[in-house]
Amino acid sequence: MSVTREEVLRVLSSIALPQGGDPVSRDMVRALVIDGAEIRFVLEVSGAEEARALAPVQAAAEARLGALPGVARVSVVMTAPTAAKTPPDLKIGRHPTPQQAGPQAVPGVARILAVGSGKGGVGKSTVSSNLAVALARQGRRVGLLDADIYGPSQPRMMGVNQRPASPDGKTIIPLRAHGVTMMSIGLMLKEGDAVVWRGPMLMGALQQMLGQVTWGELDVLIVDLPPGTGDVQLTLCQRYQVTGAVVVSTPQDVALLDARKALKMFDMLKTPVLGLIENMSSFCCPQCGHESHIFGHGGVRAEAAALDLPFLGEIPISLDVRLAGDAGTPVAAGAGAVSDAYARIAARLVAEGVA
Ligand SMILES: Nc1ncnc2c1ncn2[C@@H]1O[C@H](COP(=O)(O)OP(=O)(O)OP(=O)(O)O)[C@@H](O)[C@H]1O
Repeated sequence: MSVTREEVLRVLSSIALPQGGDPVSRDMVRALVIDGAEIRFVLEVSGAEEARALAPVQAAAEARLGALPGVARVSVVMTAPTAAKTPPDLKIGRHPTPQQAGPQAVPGVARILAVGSGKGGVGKSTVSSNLAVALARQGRRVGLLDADIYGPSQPRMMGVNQRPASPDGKTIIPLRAHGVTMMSIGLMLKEGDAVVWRGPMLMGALQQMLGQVTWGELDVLIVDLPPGTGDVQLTLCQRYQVTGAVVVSTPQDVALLDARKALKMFDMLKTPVLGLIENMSSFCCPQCGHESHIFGHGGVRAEAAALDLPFLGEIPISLDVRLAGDAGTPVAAGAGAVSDAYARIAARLVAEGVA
């Protein structure tokens, strides 16, 4: 059995750096690959001087990892990030620039689709990543922006964790995962930073994500919003040409009550609501096949009908959805009932010309 990522990181955490800390706590380990009996990774250093000083650390990493059972080869490469040559002006959360006349388009991006919810935990981020992957599988050029500043979860859900590069210190090169071009504010922040942010800083960060990231030509950019009705939602919908919003809710009354607030906000901002999705709709027991409705069922469909809004579909509660999200490969990247449900929603959005 091959060694696990956790074991490798544990060993690397036990190696002290001359300047204090260890390679993991100082976030120097990049591109870790465990390929059978081989371990490969990059140690990111600031330049040639630090590389020389860390030669004993490299040797210790190779020796200690090489001694683990089942490991035949360890390859550690030291690199300095390109961005270090030109210190990037990427202070995230700076003050926003004054508004241009009217909402702007993002260059190269044909459509912006906002995914919102009235409250946290209903699966908005899960729906965003799966929808992005489902659209990419249908041949669309898709971007995913994680604008959920208070709980950025797309890096985990899409399985990326490296800090995006900025070769010229001005633009940010987004990452790619599962056929989707992605960027998360979380990848640019120190943990815990965002919680103290207020309006102008949030607006500045969002502007940077939309304006400085080299998104390339996209058919659609999906924006995973923070839950609720705050500054990020206002900035996005007032300053940018948003094609429409999709609102995610669970069928519970209390979630629906909050979803109504989100719908009202989009209405006030004149952002068309493209439809509602019921997440955690039903649970089908994998053992006996019995279907139960843990949070109720059909509430979102009924709400959509009452408000005369499209109902886009329901996604069941499934352990696979959670495990796939935690493992960094959204369930829509594979096969099965949930993947099919996302494919149907994606096909509908494409057919309607909004994705
Ligand atoms: N259909 C589903 N079946 C099982 N688990 C799910 C489903 N949808 C989401 N989850 C799980 O529920 C948790 C919350 O989901 P997610 O982070 O997507 O919610 P959220 O609405 O974006 O929350 P927040 O905005 O607070 O981050 C995650 O652990 C996710 O894996």
